[in-house]
Amino acid sequence: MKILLIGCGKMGGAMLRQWINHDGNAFTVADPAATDLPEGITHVTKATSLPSAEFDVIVIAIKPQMIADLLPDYIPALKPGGCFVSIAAGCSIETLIGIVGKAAIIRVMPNLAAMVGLGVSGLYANPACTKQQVSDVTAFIAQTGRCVPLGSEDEIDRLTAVSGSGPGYVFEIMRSYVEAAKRLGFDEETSRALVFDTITGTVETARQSDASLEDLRNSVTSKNGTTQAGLDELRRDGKLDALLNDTVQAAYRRAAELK
Ligand SMILES: NC(=O)C1=CN([C@@H]2O[C@H](COP(=O)(O)OP(=O)(O)OC[C@H]3O[C@@H](n4cnc5c(N)ncnc54)[C@H](OP(=O)(O)O)[C@@H]3O)[C@@H](O)[C@H]2O)C=CC1
Ligand SMILES: O=C(O)[C@@H]1CCC=N1
Repeated sequence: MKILLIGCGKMGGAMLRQWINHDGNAFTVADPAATDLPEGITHVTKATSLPSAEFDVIVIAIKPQMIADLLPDYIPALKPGGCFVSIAAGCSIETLIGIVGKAAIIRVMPNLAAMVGLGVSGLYANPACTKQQVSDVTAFIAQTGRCVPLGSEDEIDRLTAVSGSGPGYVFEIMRSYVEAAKRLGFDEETSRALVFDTITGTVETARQSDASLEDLRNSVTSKNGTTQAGLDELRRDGKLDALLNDTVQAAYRRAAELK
């Protein structure tokens, strides 16, 4: 497929890093200031430099607030029968149709781990998409990690709140955990190694186990032991569940506001 990526910032750039490792697609990036693009990528700084009716897929990877202003200039670049793929948070298919007219549109919500091929994306296609388009785009997105088909746009917004924004929550928890290790006297490098390896190992243990997360937690927790002492603090006042619940609910509400 011939693919146009509008916006090659943090998320578009992360996905492109994986896409270029796979054969079969040719990429053009439209971004006024993109630098250090991988070899073999065509780069334009403005829509008027693009040929008409050239691309099978146009990936919209600019900020949601810029879409209404910028996208109209790119419409002629889409081949007849091509489709738009938007990774923008919130911005609904109805809003996109208001900008581009009736079209095949697929909303995808990736996350930053796409950069290392371990992303998770939700995908929702509007009824104007053909089965072939859905299957081609699903395979294309799966080059960056897991791709979960969704049955409604609301599910895209809910998935955004869990896995789209998720790396932000996890990085913040990791940052705080590393700071706590440093306060116990470990240097930065050792603290990062201890925390990163603990998290990686714990995730892999859970993945490879049939046990529930509660049982796995209990298997670390000796009665009156060190883990029990730590968990008593972590769950002090029963606030942890409420805190994480409030976190994903706030992100979901924001997705609705960005529609
Ligand atoms: N970051 C993330 O983890 C995720 C982001 N998303 C979605 O991805 C989209 C992009 O977000 P993110 O990558 O974080 O943001 P960035 O700001 O990093 O990327 C946007 C890119 O668009 C460029 N740009 C600005 N103006 C234009 C223009 N006129 N034409 C083409 N490109 C332009 C920006 O350039 P410059 O920097 O020079 O302004 C930048 O490189 C958003 O819609 C967001 O909702 C979805 C899932 C996860
Ligand atoms: O924060 C945002 O709005 C984007 C969408 C998901 C992750 N980053």
